[in-house]
Amino acid sequence: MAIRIFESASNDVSENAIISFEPATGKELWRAECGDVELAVSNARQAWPQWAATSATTRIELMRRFANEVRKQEEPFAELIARETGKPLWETRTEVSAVIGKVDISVTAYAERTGQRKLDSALQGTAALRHKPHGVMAVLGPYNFPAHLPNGHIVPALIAGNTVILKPSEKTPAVAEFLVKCFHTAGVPKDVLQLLIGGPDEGKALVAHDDIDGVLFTGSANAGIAINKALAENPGKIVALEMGGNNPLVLWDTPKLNDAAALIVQSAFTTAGQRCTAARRLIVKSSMYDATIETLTRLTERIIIGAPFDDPQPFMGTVIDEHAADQLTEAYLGLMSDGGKPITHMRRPHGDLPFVTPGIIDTTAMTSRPDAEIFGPLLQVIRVDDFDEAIAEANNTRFGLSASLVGGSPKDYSRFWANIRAGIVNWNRPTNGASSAAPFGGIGLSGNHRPAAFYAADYCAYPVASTEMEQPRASVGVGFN
Ligand SMILES: NC(=O)C1=CN([C@@H]2O[C@H](COP(=O)(O)OP(=O)(O)OC[C@H]3O[C@@H](n4cnc5c(N)ncnc54)[C@H](O)[C@@H]3O)[C@@H](O)[C@H]2O)C=CC1
Ligand SMILES: O=C(O)CCC(=O)N[C@@H](CCC(=O)O)C(=O)O
Repeated sequence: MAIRIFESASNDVSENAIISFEPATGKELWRAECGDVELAVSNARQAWPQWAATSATTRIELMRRFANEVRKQEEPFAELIARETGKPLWETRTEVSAVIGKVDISVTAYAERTGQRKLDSALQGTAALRHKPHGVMAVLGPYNFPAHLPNGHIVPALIAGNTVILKPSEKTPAVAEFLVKCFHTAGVPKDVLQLLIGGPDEGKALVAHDDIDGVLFTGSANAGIAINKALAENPGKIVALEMGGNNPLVLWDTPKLNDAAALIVQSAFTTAGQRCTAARRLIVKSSMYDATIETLTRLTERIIIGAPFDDPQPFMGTVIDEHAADQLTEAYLGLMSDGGKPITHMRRPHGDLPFVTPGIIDTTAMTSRPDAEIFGPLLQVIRVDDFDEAIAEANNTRFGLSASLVGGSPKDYSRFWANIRAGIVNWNRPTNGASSAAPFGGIGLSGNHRPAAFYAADYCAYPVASTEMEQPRASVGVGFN
């Protein structure tokens, strides 16, 4: 968690500092001044021609060295992510593995998605397809995966020959600093990848800067929409928006209720529900309702919630900060006062720290349910009578990131797949835990049709079509005296 200091709290804190605190202890972890947007953009612009002219082989080699650097520091990196986010260590270790894995996947994607093609013809010359980098890219990151998600933009952008300014979440600046240092230690020049500390104001200034060629954003729909608006008159800037979800999980006929409940818990409560792909709505067949709720409640009550380094390790840690915890409990109480029936109460077991227990609430009877992303461990349950109603309910959202069918027949799944509006559609698998080797993005309020992960290569370079001959040769042979 982090706060911005607007007034000097003590002599050594300036007006424009970002201070990061460990959510699980409340202790200060890190502090720094906000960065200089003008300076960062000017450095990135100057560094770009040389970086773009560096061979792709060299750029890829530097990415491999970066992966090795992270490998060497796997444990301290995972520990820092755990301290700054409140996520359990077992989970932050998987985040560091994803950072390392991103390099090989991005190298393959660069070749597959933006590779070169040539078609030779004696008469027409060569028709060539090549790709060029855009220039200076701003990467704006979220707090829930403070290393893996910005890295998922940084690596493909650098491979393609762009320079990058990372403006991380103001809530997780220490992790961003560690990540950027790994690139620099690996040999990536300082101005080719820069860290710009700051909050939304620095993000806005960066987005609006004339010398930025692209914005690669991961975060909330509200901020993504603000970025889209800010760039409405700049169609030339490439913008990739990876935003949130209000993701449905439909539970249909299955004899394997224990497995189904485990998939629901994994989907809704991993990372304390702070995943864009987390299941927010469980849509369940009426005839299965009682047994499902009993099994799900039993499993949810067994979830261990604790600090990142606890032994045994907890299933989930804190949410990011007190403000987020307050918003979650307010959202839960709001649903209750609007007619939701609590199944498992959301509680704050340590009032002064942002631990939140998973809440499950039946919102079937509510006449209008808020179509908002409630970014934490809160699951709404909606009971339906038939499969068409289940699909309609699943699609009853402006978002469209991920959706899962648990149970059902192959025929049910093919109906589900065909009718559901989402970028990730799974069967008997959780809504979250998407693969970096596949495209990752959604429709509606979840994104702007620029999926990340394997398809990030697409927005990091633009295609250039050429027809080429070594000597001029006229092609118009008729119509002259
Ligand atoms: N689709 C995806 O790939 C993912 C989406 N998310 C979404 O991210 C959100 C959680 O992360 P948060 O850090 O709370 O998101 P956020 O939207 O508050 O902030 C994200 C970044 O944008 C910056 N920012 C905020 N307002 C801005 C503006 N108007 N102009 C420019 N920059 C601005 C912030 O400083 C931060 O660096 C959730 O909504 C979650 O669903 C998180 C992970 C993956
Ligand atoms: O970006 C990638 O490489 C793959 C997508 C990914 O890691 N998704 C994760 C986390 C994203 C989130 O939900 O915040 C997931 O689907 O769980």
